[in-house]
Amino acid sequence: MIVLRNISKIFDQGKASITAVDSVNLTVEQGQIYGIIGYSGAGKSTLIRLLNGLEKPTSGSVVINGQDIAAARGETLRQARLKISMVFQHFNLLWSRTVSENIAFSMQIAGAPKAQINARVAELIELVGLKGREKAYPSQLSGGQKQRVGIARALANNPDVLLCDEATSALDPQTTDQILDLLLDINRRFKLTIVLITHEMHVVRKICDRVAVMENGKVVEEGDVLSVFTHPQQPITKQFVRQVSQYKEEEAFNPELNSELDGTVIKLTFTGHSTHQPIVGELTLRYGLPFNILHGKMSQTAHGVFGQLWVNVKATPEQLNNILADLSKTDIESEVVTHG
Ligand SMILES: Nc1ncnc2c1ncn2[C@@H]1O[C@H](COP(=O)(O)OP(=O)(O)OP(=O)(O)O)[C@@H](O)[C@H]1O
Repeated sequence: MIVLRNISKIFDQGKASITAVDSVNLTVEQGQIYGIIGYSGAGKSTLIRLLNGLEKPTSGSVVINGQDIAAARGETLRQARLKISMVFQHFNLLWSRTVSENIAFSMQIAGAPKAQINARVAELIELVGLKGREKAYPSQLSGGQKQRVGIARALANNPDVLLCDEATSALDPQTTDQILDLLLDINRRFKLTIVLITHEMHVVRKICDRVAVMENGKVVEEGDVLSVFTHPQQPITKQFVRQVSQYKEEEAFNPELNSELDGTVIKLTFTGHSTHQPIVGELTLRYGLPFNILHGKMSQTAHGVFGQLWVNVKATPEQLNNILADLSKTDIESEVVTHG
């Protein structure tokens, strides 16, 4: 578990000072994927450097698995940092070393025996899907393959925490998704705690359990990913959510373009677990009425799907009341858009 208590970092620049991180409180549970999102200059890199002890906070404490990283010095800090690994945006590989040698490097530094290193490197190469590329040099690899090496290297010493600093920002969308799938697989398989910083809501939507939104050094909003996506509070969070989900006004169903439709148009809003219910099928069977799907968009998160669906049904006023009453008993929000 990671607990940040009232963490601030102020950089002194002569007469001026910059508050890069401002009174941040965060808790990351063991095994979670925790996203920290913000625009450039929000303080994300500083925060992640405070997590691995590369920066000391001006005030506050950073406790990882019971150990105060901010207070640790010398050998204690070195030992603690072996259990906190990092994956970088630009991979930071050693260009004169092969894939295997890059992965082995941190184990060699830690003084692990050769046989143990060889076995672990083989295991990690298999895990990250680089079998057959052991002897390749970084210059011979694609961006996605380089990041696979970066991830394998970060896992070599069996860390407790994996920090990802914009790990997919240098990759194309398809490769980004493959790397995110790999991180999710590693997290779920080994219950490894992952903290990632990003400026892309797609990354948060796809793999994070919780998210903190940073602006001007502060965490302005925090919560589980589905809640933040479905009910964003702050303007900046709404901007991020709009990047990947929810309809832009012009994309929503426009009843005026379908004025010839008979019956009632109902907008259904799904959040997470409600999407496991075959609600449209159930209502069709219960009332013997066909529901016509007009328009919809669903987005997947690590904790379920959310989105909106517009359906059309020709029902009597009594049937419609019953349908709306049935929907109100579920966690699907419903709204009558047009009455027929
Ligand atoms: N070593 C430093 N000395 C002085 N100011 C710094 C230092 N590191 C960061 N800052 C300042 O702190 C603020 C937060 O920077 P930080 O790099 O943490 O933000 P960020 O959200 O990671 O942005 P980016 O994605 O652009 O790196 C910025 O105003 C930056 O100029």
